[in-house]
Amino acid sequence: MTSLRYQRLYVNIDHVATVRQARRSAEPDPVAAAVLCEQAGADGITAHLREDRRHIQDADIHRLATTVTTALNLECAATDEMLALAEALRPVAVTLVPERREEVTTEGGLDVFRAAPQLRESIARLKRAGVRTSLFIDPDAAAVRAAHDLGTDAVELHTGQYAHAPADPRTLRALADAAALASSLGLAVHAGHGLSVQNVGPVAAIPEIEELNIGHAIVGRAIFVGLSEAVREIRQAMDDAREADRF
Ligand SMILES: CC(=O)[C@@H](O)[C@H](O)COP(=O)(O)O
Ligand SMILES: NCC(=O)COP(=O)(O)O
Repeated sequence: MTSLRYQRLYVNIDHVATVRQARRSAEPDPVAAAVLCEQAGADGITAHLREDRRHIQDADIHRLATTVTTALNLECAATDEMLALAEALRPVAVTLVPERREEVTTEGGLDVFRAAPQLRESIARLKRAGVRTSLFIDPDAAAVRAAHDLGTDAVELHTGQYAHAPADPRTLRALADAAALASSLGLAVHAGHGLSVQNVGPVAAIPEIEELNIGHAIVGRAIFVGLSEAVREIRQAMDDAREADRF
């Protein structure tokens, strides 16, 4: 009986900053939140520096880079501004994501076809800086193959469609198939967006997925039970799902 490889939990702290930005104040501090998450068992911290700075600010990233002791995963668009910041701060990883100013949240994966030249150069630039790269893509075979051809270290599979329709077997099937293909191509397989204690189990049980990025649901739950407990709850849900699916 073999157990599944350990699956990392990276906590996205964007929406701690959303609460702070509601008053443009200093509290709640996303960097203090990151420390609490690490103490509660997070394997890494994800922070999305958006071009519109609606939540995470540049100063947050600079402080996270010197405070996070596990691993900092900087999420950003593939722009010169963001790549220069990544080259200067050298987080453990950068996850390139699509952005539209008018979006409420990330709506889909990167267009790895139309943006191929820009992504290829961005990946090469980040690798030269010693930063691991991940591309946030839809769980689609063509997108997985295209991401692999661009030279990325990892892909992060967009779990948004699954999160909106967890009872539809096609959404989980798409994630499982994309994870298996990505792993067979030698890519590290991550996943995230819209995951929560209620829906994370089937995704956590996909054996090839080695990292989950979860934020909004943790911060929302933290309002009621505290951040440390919210992290421990999601960690337990991940572990229970993988324990139940040992093979
Ligand atoms: C790519 C993704 O799904 C999230 O990591 C991203 O950070 C969502 O953007 P907001 O955090 O601004 O909702
Ligand atoms: N890339 C997904 C992420 O970091 C967190 O997404 P969410 O849990 O805030 O929806």
